[in-house]
Amino acid sequence: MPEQLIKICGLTTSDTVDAAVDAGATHVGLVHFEKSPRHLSIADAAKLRMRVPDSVKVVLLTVNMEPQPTAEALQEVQPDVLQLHGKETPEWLALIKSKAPIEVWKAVGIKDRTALENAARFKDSAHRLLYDAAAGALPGGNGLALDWRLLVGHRHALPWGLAGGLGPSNVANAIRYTGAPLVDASSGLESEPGKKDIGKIRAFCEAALAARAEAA
Ligand SMILES: O=C(O)c1ccccc1NCC(=O)[C@H](O)[C@H](O)COP(=O)(O)O
Repeated sequence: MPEQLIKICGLTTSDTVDAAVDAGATHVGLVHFEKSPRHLSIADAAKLRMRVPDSVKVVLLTVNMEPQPTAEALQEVQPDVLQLHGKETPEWLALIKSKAPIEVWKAVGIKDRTALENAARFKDSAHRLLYDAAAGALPGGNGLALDWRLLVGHRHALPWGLAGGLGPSNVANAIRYTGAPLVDASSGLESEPGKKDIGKIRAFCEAALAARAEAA
């Protein structure tokens, strides 16, 4: 049984980064998108990145960012993964993949089966697909769930992860129902927009790990 991958997204402080690492997160997400309540400057993202041990991967998240600032951000933050959460095309991803020695993930809003099938267009340009609810007020981080039934029996073109509206109380069901190899949560782990709650981070990781152990 493969390891359960857990991404805690939208971390903005050193104590919550440390809590995610201690709780068993495999990935920590740093959001660089000015409209987000979880936005970090590139300099602040680089500082938080330094706290993360090699055993945990750092995911830098951007939205429709131009190639030159993207290259500069990668240089400064040195993430393990770049997660693209906007309208980036397969060609855009392929360019980044050819230039940077990192994983490239594409977040895709899934509102129906067609959207899920269309995600396969990133087959040669992304390393992983992150299925999220369709964009709401923000491109992501809205606390909205997608229809998990769409994922059952789907032949995924790439390694994948499930995001959207996950929290301590539903992550175990999400893993049991969809078999998601990676689960990702942000707003469901907050006490208010942009403020992560350490107790919720711990409870989320515990529930995800227990669900995977039960399936083994
Ligand atoms: O978190 C944000 O503020 C954000 C803003 C713009 C684009 C993406 C964003 N978050 C991306 C993530 O990976 C979230 O974890 C994912 O969308 C799930 O969010 P939530 O439904 O709040 O758990």
